[in-house]
Amino acid sequence: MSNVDVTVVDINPEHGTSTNAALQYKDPQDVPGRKRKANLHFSTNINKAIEEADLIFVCVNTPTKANGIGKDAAADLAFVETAARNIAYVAKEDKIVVEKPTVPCRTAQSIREILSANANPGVRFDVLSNPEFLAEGTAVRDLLTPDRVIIGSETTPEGIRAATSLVEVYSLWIPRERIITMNLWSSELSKLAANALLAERISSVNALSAIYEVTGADVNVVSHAYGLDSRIGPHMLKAGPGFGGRYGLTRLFFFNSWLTTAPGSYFQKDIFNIVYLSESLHL
Ligand SMILES: NC(=O)c1ccc[n+]([C@@H]2O[C@H](COP(=O)([O-])OP(=O)(O)OC[C@H]3O[C@@H](n4cnc5c(N)ncnc54)[C@H](O)[C@@H]3O)[C@@H](O)[C@H]2O)c1
Ligand SMILES: O=c1ccn([C@@H]2O[C@H](COP(=O)(O)OP(=O)(O)O[C@H]3O[C@H](CO)[C@@H](O)[C@H](O)[C@H]3O)[C@@H](O)[C@H]2O)c(=O)[nH]1
Repeated sequence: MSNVDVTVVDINPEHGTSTNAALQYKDPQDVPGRKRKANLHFSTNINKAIEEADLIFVCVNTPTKANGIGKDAAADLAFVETAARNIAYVAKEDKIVVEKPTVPCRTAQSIREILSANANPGVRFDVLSNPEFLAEGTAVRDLLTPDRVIIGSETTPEGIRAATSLVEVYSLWIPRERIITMNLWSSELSKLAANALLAERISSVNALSAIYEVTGADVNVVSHAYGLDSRIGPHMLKAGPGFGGRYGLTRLFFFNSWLTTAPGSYFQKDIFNIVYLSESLHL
């Protein structure tokens, strides 16, 4: 990545960038065998970073809405919208804006509308979707060797050119065949859909574990046995208290407030998100 300069900025100086995150990445224990390179910077000067960047990754939080329409279910996009407005006000040259948070389908379109409505004269924005699939317990490994990187763009020549720029960045450390391009909405949905399928899987394992308890079968032995089936695979097969029940996905979808996940996990919020999307579409 020596030919790419990365500046991490955050609105909240206490929240990571200039202090905690910098220290984290300096610590060789967090990133084994690695040291923070000279091309990685941390700052709270957001406007300067916007002015200087060619590609801007918006990585802000998207919590579950606490009020209003979609309370306790939909994603709150206020932070995404504020970040987009700020980019539009500050940028004096064309930029590629990369939507990184987990968001409902068609959020990229809203970002594009906010950028265009607030843009300085003559400035053009391309918006890409690039959802993050890392799990917190394996964050660095997932960053370095992801199963796949998804990049969604508009299918116009400009959109494809913007996607190519981001592909080039990821290609610096990820094999090209693991970088998949598609349209914006497919990309946004690929994130929520993956979480829905993973949740359904754990939910099913939990449902099966209820049978094991009654019959005396060993849940670990049985899950190892079916995890060896190449169509199933070994991951996300541990029974756990967070997911529920014998009704599997149906229960998960229709009684979603019952779903809980481990502290710190965004899984629950993402499942609420897709449940809300599905209900909004009257499906
Ligand atoms: N953490 C994960 O494991 C994970 C995995 C996959 C996807 N995601 C998604 O990524 C997104 C971010 O997650 P996170 O864990 O990094 O959240 P986080 O809350 O830890 O960090 C978000 C940061 O954005 C900052 N911020 C908010 N508005 C800003 C603005 N206008 N300008 C600059 N900075 C601003 C906040 O101060 C905060 O430090 C969420 O949508 C989440 O669902 C997270
Ligand atoms: O076999 C398993 C695996 C996980 N869990 C539970 O499932 C939840 C999610 O766990 P995990 O996937 O390990 O961690 P997260 O950091 O929540 O990551 C999930 O959520 C992220 C945010 O959307 C996605 O980016 C990741 O791909 C997705 O794995 C937690 O409550 C776990 O306790 C189980 O019960 N059994």
